[in-house]
Amino acid sequence: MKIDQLIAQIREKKTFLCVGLDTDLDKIPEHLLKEEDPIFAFNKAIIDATHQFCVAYKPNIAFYEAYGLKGWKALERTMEYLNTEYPEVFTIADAKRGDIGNTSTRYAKAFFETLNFDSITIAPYMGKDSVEPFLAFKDKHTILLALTSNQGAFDFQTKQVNGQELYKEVLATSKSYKNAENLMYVVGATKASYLSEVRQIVPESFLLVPGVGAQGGNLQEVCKYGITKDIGLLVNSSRGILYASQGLDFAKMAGDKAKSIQKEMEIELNKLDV
Ligand SMILES: O=c1ccn([C@@H]2O[C@H](COP(=O)(O)O)[C@@H](O)[C@H]2O)c(=O)[nH]1
Repeated sequence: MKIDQLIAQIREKKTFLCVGLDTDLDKIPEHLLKEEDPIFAFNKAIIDATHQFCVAYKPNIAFYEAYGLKGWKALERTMEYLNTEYPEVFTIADAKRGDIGNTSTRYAKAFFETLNFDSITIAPYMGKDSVEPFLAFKDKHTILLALTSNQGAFDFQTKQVNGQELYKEVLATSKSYKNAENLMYVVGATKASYLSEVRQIVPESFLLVPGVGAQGGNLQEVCKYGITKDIGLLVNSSRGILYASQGLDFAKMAGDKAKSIQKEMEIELNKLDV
């Protein structure tokens, strides 16, 4: 998907919500466990109930790999469903990959071609030759981990390297990579106050912002420091939407939760006059 299509979708739906599909068989409603493919049945119901309030879905690959072949099949079915029924939505493989170039190319083929994701999250630790194979794919997006939402982010990401914090080095250096226009970055909602410094280095790039809801990040603060004239934000919520209810009404409650976040986002978008 082209960035312009993503921006147009945000403007039309008045939302920049990304729903995280972190589907956990220990948390989904019990009645779904009788289904032949409970993970897909849950995802389908969540997608149908939330699609009008979001612009992106982010399956976290760990939740599928954890169930082996069964999980991988459910991921494939989920992607086929999204691509067929809701082709306008942006899809993110939260896979946090990155390896020597030859291997990164295979990861890129797996997620961009075989599974047809629009984007993938990548760890920048192995550097330029581990990231550029992903950037070579036209209209596909590589979302580099910059400043993550967890406490451990302070172990390395905020340490000084070349006179600046490591996350700033990641942002600044990656701008020189070949096809850098295909880059986006992860910045956690729990680090919202850092967003003004992030914006000094990448003023226009899209940021994937996880950590609102269950991790305590604040949407208004994220917007205050991170929003751009073309929005530039995809704010993710996973557990807060998926498990709003574990009863028979789970899909309706997930839809209601997504709708209430969309309403808050609409207020922020109105401030931009888009
Ligand atoms: O810095 C990061 C990077 C990725 N994540 C992922 O986002 C979701 C957040 O889930 P919630 O339930 O809304 O907390 C999850 O898949 C994480 O692995 C992140 O949280 N922080």
